[in-house]
Order: sequence, then structure tokens, then C-alpha cells
Amino acid sequence: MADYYTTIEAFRKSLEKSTEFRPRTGVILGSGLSKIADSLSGTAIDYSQIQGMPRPTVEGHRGFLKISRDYALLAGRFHYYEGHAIQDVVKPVLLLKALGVERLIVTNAAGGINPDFEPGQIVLIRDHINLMGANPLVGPNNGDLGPRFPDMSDAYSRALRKRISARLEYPLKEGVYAGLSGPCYETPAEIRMLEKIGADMVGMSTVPEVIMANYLGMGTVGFSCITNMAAGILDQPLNHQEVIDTAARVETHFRGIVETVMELLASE
Ligand SMILES: O=P(O)(O)O[C@@H]1C[C@H](O)[C@@H](CO)O1
Ligand SMILES: Nc1nc2[nH]cnc2c(=O)[nH]1
Repeated sequence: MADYYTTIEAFRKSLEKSTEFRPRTGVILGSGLSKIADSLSGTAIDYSQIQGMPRPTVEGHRGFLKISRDYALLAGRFHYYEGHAIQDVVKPVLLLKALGVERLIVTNAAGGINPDFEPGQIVLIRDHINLMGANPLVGPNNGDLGPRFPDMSDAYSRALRKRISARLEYPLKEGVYAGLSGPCYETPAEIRMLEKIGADMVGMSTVPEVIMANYLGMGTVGFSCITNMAAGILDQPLNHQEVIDTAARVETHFRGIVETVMELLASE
């Protein structure tokens, strides 16, 4: 495994110069959702000012950290399909760890497989299926950071999900997120397979981040914004513009949910 301990220490040192905030809650914002970070007060730190932090290359991922007393928001993640090593894909989580974050909210844009879902809907992630073909924990393990064989049976904290559902005015549907490497969207046959193995939505991120967060002992919750129905469900082609447009259309609604959850976690 990459020397994650050294990476976390390097981030800690780099951030010491730019912020004194040490929030307990971290948020990783998915495609087209970075406006949430604009609307919060705090210090903005561009990834270019953080030593060792890669630059995002995908439209909708801007590449800055917004930090306040209670929250650290990352507007920009790294995807395996961009050509980043899987050890770099998890750098946002390592950065949050360096700040002392204990709870993580991950968000993403995803294609809906479950026919009960529709574009624009926000779904609470109950579990995931790792079909990335990679795992950030492969390699020698540093037992000071986490166990060799991490348990993944509560990777999306059941307790936190329960509290979130109780706090929101209406319950969110829950679903299983299948994480594939991308960058192709799926074929209709692949979507039929994913449905059979229990996936409700499909995307190209989140899974490596949640594996790392779970390994490092962060309580994690995740939200998918269903930006499109997955391939073959509707008789229409898929494209990233639709993903960005749908995320933009429901941004205020999504932001309301994420902010409520952030307040809930900060008040504990
Ligand atoms: O970063 P997320 O998972 O929100 O972005 C999804 C997956 C791809 O990057 C992109 C495909 O349109 O949206
Ligand atoms: N893999 C995948 N990722 C997405 N991100 C947003 N929509 C989709 C989709 O349909 N498939």
C-alpha cells in the first residue's frame, strides 16, 4: 500500500500554514455540486496551494477546499478513469483525515437503475458494490492507520442513516451504489447485470473514498443525485452534460439536504 501515513502527515504540515480550523465533519461534493461550497462561509484553499494534491480534470469538479470551524468541504474529487493511481483517488479522504475529520458525507451523481428512481431524486446510499477493479488498500498495511482486513458491513453508517431519516421532513429512498471505473457509461446489458446483482444506481466514484474512510475509522454517509436513468432504461443516449444539467437543476434541493445533515452531525 502507498505510504498513507506520510501523505497524511504531509497534508497536515501543508495545511498548518493556511488554516487553523480543525472541523469534525468533511464533505466530498460530486459532479456539478460544488456550489454548495460557494454558499458556505469559511476559508477557500485551492488544491494548487496544498502540497501533493492532484488537480481535477473533469467538468463540474473545481478543485478547492472550503473550511470553517465545523466543516471541511471538498469541491473536486479524483476519478480512477482520469488516470490517477487509486492511491491518489483517495487523497481527498487523506486530506480530511489530516484535518482531524471524524465524519464524512460523500455525494455523487449517479445513473438510476431502480425503476422507482427518477432523474433529480436524491438517494441515501445504503451500501456499495466495488466493481472498479481496484482497491486503495492493496499493498503493505500500516496497522497504526487501520486494520489489514477492514470490516465493511457498516461502511455507510446505519446509525447515522437512521438519524438522518428522522431529521429530514420526508424519508429519502435508500439504494445500493455500484462503482465502476468508467469512463464509458454502461451498456444496457451491463445495467441489466447490475440490476440482477442488487445495484440501484451506478457511478464512477465514491467506492474508493468510502473504503478509505471506513479503514480510517470515519463514520460515513453518502448521497447519490440520480442525474439520469442508466443505459437502456429509457430509449435515449447518455452524456455528461445531462449529468451536469440535472445536478444544477436540483442543486438547491440537494444543498438543503446536505446542509441539514451537516448541521445534524455538527450538533452532536
Ligand atoms: O464525481 P461523480 O461521481 O459525482 O461524477 C459522476 C461520475 C463521472 O465522473 C461523471 C459521469 O457523468 O459523473
Ligand atoms: N457509471 C455511471 N456514472 C454515472 N454518473 C452519472 N450518471 C452515470 C451513469 O449512468 N453511469
